[in-house]
Amino acid sequence: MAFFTTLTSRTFSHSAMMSNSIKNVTVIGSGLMGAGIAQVAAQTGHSVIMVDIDDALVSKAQKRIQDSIQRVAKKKFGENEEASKFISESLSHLTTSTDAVTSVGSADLVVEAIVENLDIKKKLFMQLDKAAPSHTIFASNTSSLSIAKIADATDRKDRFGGLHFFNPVPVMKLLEVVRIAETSQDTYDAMCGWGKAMGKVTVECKDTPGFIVNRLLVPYMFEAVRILERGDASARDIDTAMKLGAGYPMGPFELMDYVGLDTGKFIVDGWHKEFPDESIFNPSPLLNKLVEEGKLGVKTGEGFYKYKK
Ligand SMILES: CCCCCCCC(=O)CC(=O)SCCNC(=O)CCNC(=O)[C@H](O)C(C)(C)COP(=O)(O)OP(=O)(O)OC[C@H]1O[C@@H](n2cnc3c(N)ncnc32)[C@H](O)[C@@H]1OP(=O)(O)O
Ligand SMILES: NC(=O)C1=CN([C@@H]2O[C@H](COP(=O)(O)OP(=O)(O)OC[C@H]3O[C@@H](n4cnc5c(N)ncnc54)[C@H](O)[C@@H]3O)[C@@H](O)[C@H]2O)C=CC1
Repeated sequence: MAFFTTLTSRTFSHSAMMSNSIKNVTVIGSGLMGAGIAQVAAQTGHSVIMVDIDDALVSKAQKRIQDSIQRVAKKKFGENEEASKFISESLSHLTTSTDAVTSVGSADLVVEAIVENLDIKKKLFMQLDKAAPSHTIFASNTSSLSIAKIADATDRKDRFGGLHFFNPVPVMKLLEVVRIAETSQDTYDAMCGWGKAMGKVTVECKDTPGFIVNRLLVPYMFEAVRILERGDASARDIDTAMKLGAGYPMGPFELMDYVGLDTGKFIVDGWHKEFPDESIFNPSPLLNKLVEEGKLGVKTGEGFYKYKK
């Protein structure tokens, strides 16, 4: 079945599930997060364009979305006709593109989920700022960077904020909504309204490093790496301990492999530069070695653990 279409013109179909002012959504980046955000936006009736830098990456994302949406449909409807209808309707709301600039022409909201690098994000938003309509809200899904610094690249700081989703997006219920000093109340309300229309529970957070979840989660993950580096316990035993002793669904090494070791390294390197006196953010020789070897976790088939491709 041809599940996806490439971008021609944006079609829009109303959905009873959608009661917010944001209808047309462009998601830039189709990796782990961008694909998940685009999927959920399409599932909730928004007209979505998902963008990446080349066709191969877009195709890979489409495959992940197909797998994921089938799991969502099965959970919602079992294996009856409703499930196929849900899948085909959701996917009919989703188009793809490899041209970020033209993809924002009719967007109400742009969600950026590209690599965790301030300069690259700023460069992208600078280009998009010229191409998007004046009403368009810009949001970054950054895990660790300052929203204000990213917004500096644009002339629309009142229409800029953070929308931080969690992986896997179709499953995780939380959305951190981050405002900067200039974010207008209308923008903030629209972001929260959209979060709810996406089926998420929103929490408000100031533009501080790591917002709420990552300010707690990243030091925890890095303490686990230090335990392993010192040889005090194995990765497997640390994971077992945190699952059975603290009730976490995944241990810290399983979770690092799941989110991507490259993303983990980008975060910690950035914070080490910004807060050199906080030893918890010192570089980890083990993490650096794995990333250098291209062992980025589940997405490359190996990280702290090996995975079947
Ligand atoms: C070094 C520092 C790095 C820091 C990086 C920062 C990253 C960030 O900025 C913020 C983040 O996202 S942090 C990560 C947050 N995510 C987590 O903590 C996930 C923890 N794991 C889990 O919840 C479950 O193992 C999980 C839900 C993943 C899987 O659950 P199970 O192990 O029970 O496996 P399943 O039985 O396969 O799945 C359970 C239910 O979920 C459904 N499902 C799972 N994956 C799905 C997906 N991708 N798409 C759609 N549905 C999915 C699955 O169908 C199943 O549903 P039920 O049938 O109702 O059980
Ligand atoms: N991995 C995770 O669990 C989470 C990550 N985040 C954040 O989300 C963002 C994306 O992370 P992931 O999806 O994990 O990364 P990823 O590496 O899986 O995907 C990033 C995608 O962006 C694409 N890209 C890079 N530059 C681009 C550009 N100029 N235009 C269009 N596409 C471009 C890449 O080709 C790649 O496909 C990062 O800021 C990360 O910190 C936020 C929450 C959780």
